Amino acid sequence: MSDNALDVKGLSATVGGFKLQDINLSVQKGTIMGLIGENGAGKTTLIKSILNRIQREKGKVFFHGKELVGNEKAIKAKLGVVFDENIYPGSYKPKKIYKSFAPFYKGNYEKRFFELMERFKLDPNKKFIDYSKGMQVKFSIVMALFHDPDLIILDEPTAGIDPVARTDILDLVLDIMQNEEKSVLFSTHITTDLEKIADFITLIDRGRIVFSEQKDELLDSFAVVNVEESAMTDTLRDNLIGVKKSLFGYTGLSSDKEVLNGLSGIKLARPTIEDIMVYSNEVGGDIYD
Ligand SMILES: Nc1ncnc2c1ncn2[C@@H]1O[C@H](COP(=O)(O)OP(=O)(O)OP(=O)(O)O)[C@@H](O)[C@H]1O
Repeated sequence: MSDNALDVKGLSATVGGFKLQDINLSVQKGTIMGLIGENGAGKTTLIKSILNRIQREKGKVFFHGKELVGNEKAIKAKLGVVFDENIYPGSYKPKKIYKSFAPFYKGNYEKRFFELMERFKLDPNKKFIDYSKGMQVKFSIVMALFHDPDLIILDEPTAGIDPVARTDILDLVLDIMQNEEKSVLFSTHITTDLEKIADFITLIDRGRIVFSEQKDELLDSFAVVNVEESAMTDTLRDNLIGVKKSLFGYTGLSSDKEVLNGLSGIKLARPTIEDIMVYSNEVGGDIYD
């Protein structure tokens, strides 16, 4: 059995005029991988091609070491997915939706289904269409989790919902991760959510992976650098990624903080994931030498 819950190897796919190019990505068992990227970067397309919902031009995808093709039933029984679009009939009540999906899985999960409904305070007597946006997302999460999957793929589950509902969702993901066998691929552009829960971060930009790194190592390896106007030099400018004019001079990102530390007119700050995403975007994703 592989130590990785998911391995994507050399995957390329095209939808419309958009290309996913040579994607390599792994999610280690027992970890949360955050997949970030601006709108249109290719997160949903990547997830769809991982799940074989989009035809691949090349590449292979392995779930716990097994390819989806040829093992689809066994793999999907242990996979929970929240898509970024609604797939449930609006006129159905929760139990009817559960009953239409339950036959895909071996075992009776009704008890767990209602426990998850209760955890998210979802009214079982309302039709899906009468749930608020946040409740619909929570219901989609219940549907992805009732059969106790080992790998959970969440495509923007916290987009467009309020902070309280987002926290409920993140707390549930963290509870699930108490079990070391579980793994999560979590796509979002709300990078603060990943600061709370992710172990690894993958940045995708225009259909390519910019980096896929351990979160703390990533945040440790960069600094946001504030440079007073008078302290700016050509050498310093060359050292900064995505340098921009700011109120007090210039701001940029650097991977060379040891060199910069202690120089006068310069202040270093720990970056957020958002800083790394925004500055790398300024230079077309190319933040590594
Ligand atoms: N079926 C399709 N036909 C044509 N173009 C498509 C199709 N699906 C996606 N695209 C294009 O592929 C690109 C990537 O879209 P995708 O939805 O994967 O991005 P994303 O990173 O998930 O964005 P967002 O954060 O806005 O959801 C976009 O330019 C989109 O217009």
